[in-house]
Amino acid sequence: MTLEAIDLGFRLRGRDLLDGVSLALAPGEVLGLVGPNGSGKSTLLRLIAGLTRPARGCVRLDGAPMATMPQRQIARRIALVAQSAETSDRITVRDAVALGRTPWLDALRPWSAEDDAHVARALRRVDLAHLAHRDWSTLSGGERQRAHIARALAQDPQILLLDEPTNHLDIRHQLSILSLVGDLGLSVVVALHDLNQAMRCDRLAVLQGGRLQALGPPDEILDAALLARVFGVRATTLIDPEDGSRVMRFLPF
Ligand SMILES: Nc1ncnc2c1ncn2[C@@H]1O[C@H](COP(=O)(O)OP(=O)(O)OP(=O)(O)O)[C@@H](O)[C@H]1O
Repeated sequence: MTLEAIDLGFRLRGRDLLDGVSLALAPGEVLGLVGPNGSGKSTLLRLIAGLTRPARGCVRLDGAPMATMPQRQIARRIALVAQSAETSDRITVRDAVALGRTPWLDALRPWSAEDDAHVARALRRVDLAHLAHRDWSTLSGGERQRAHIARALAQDPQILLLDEPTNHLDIRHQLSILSLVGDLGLSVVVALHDLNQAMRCDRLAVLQGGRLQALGPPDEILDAALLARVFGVRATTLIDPEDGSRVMRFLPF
């Protein structure tokens, strides 16, 4: 499945939150979205999830304009894990993850063993199977974050949108979620603040003030000049002696 954002613009209270953003997501690609606070990353994710209508431009899924698609059809293809995703507290973890199956259910297609299998697999993938029967309200912040990702995986999308998915996670779970994201074989757009983690993406889109500043392979675009201009930091690069990979270190000017 391909996703294209064409000249997207979004205004709120007379202010451009996004302006002229165009990008295309290839099947199986992991595209990282980076930019300072308030640069428009969450706004862009909501537009390409079909949750907010752009003021200008359009989003196309496999060439078809998303604006003409019923929400349910979009939800079968695209799942979003928002930054401040909320879930009612009076629900078990398993039932919260099962909500991800909603776009696939109707009177002619009631809950089945196939749905159970999707939910169980999603819980295993985020290392939460042991908490399936716990009350949501008892989860830690990081466990909730992983459960939100499980719900998105249970949705069985072709495109997964993640808004800062490593927030709240301890370092081991940060690494396991990032590896999972890379191994899913899905097209992924992931907003990240950790630029060293972002280096693992296939490509990066850099936003500043609602405009796309750069788009391309991380090695090619995250250079000292861009980091100074967009993030206002001085960056130096170290080479990890263990595997020769590039590690960035950031200093104030
Ligand atoms: N409902 C709203 N009303 C007013 N301004 C808004 C609203 N939603 C977003 N904004 C503004 O739009 C801009 C972009 O916000 P957005 O959440 O998309 O940025 P972001 O890059 O995801 O930021 P962060 O890294 O801090 O999560 C910000 O300046 C924000 O204050």
